[in-house]
Amino acid sequence: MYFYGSTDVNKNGNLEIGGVDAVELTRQFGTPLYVYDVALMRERARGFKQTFEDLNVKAQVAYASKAFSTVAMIQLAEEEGLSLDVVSGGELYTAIVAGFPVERIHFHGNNKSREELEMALDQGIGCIVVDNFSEMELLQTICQEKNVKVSILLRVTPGIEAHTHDYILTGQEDSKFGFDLQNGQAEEALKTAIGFDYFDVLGLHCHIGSQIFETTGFLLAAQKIVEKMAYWKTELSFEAKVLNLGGGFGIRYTKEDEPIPPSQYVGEIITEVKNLTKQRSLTMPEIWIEPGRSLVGDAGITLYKVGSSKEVPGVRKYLAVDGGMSDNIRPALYQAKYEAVLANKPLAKASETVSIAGKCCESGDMLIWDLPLPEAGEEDILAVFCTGAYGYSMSNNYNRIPRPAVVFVENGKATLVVKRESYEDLVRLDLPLK
Ligand SMILES: Cc1ncc(COP(=O)(O)O)c(C=O)c1O
Ligand SMILES: N[C@@H](CCCC[NH3+])C(=O)O
Repeated sequence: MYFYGSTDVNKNGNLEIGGVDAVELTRQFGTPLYVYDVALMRERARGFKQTFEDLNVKAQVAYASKAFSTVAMIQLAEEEGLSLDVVSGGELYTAIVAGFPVERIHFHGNNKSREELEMALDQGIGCIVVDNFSEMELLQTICQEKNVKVSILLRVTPGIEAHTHDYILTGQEDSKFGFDLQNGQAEEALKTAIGFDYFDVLGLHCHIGSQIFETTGFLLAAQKIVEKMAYWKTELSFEAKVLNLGGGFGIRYTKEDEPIPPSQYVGEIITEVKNLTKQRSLTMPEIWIEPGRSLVGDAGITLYKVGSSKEVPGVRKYLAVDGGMSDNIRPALYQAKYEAVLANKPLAKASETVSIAGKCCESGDMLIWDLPLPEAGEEDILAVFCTGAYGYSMSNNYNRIPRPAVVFVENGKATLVVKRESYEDLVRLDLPLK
């Protein structure tokens, strides 16, 4: 049996995570429950940072908080010396409440509102990643009104098709994100930005997609951007101090996935950028990256209580759990695949193949198709692995299902970091008809 992240089996024969018995966690905190192994998240963060240090390259590792944003998580990112990528006023607000140093926050998004931009400037944001011409104009107006300078990166779309699900591709030409690098848009944007006194243009940003297993796309993006950087140095006397290559590093969700280690992604990217800039007599820029999934994905598991079952004779057996697309929308949205075991008997031999259904009123609410499992009934706890990224952060209240609690485990100790929603929470903002 392959266990994900740092999960293991303890002396009671139960699944253990971060030194804590998973079944015990469900008794204490209920189900469904998101559980995060803090030591593993620290290890991942340190791994990225160490790679840059070993290669002696100036860098920022910005945690893409869209993967999993809560006050405790942001505080962990701060403890590990990461920078932070936020993509909305809400993520920025969470970071501020968490006490994250605002000068280490990068603000992303393809439709930042005036309020969001004002909030970022008022707080003294580290950097705004400008996505398009309308945003640039709006930001110029606000900077003038407030008489404040701001550091910016320009998000460019390099025209790369990374190998991943269509919905999580972002680097291709026909994308809602960024200035097109090939058709002159990026150059026009750069001219405007460097001609504007309130902007300090640090450099360029690109993000080619998510859950990527090869370095090819990153290297190709770097090549295309450095080529332009060389041209812009000659033509516009502009030299980028920062090259941000985004996130997207893939992780293992199932045995079929074969991710490469973060050190390899980073190592290959840096070598490429070093060579390319040297060949073109450019100063090596600072390299920024924005890992989300690869920092938190395999550190998270979700624990569910097994409920009803249904046989479709000769076809399949459905086994339902007490959560579903309301706490993990990824299978419905991207046909994402997961693996799971029974947390109370993780080593028991599989005796049947079942399909794990959620409890939402939606046929597409299936968490796992065709999972080999020992016979399971209502006393059993299903542990789904690798739900740490885009699980809680994309959770919702469909069917008015309250969001699960989130627990951090470290050194055998469990800490509640997000309370379970109650029915009262669900109607908290509702107003009566009259
Ligand atoms: C701009 C940007 N940076 C970073 C990320 C994080 O990606 P991932 O979680 O795949 O590392 C994303 C999401 O895909 C993104 O859009
Ligand atoms: N939310 C997506 C990834 C997209 C990230 C944002 N650009 C996922 O769960 O895989």
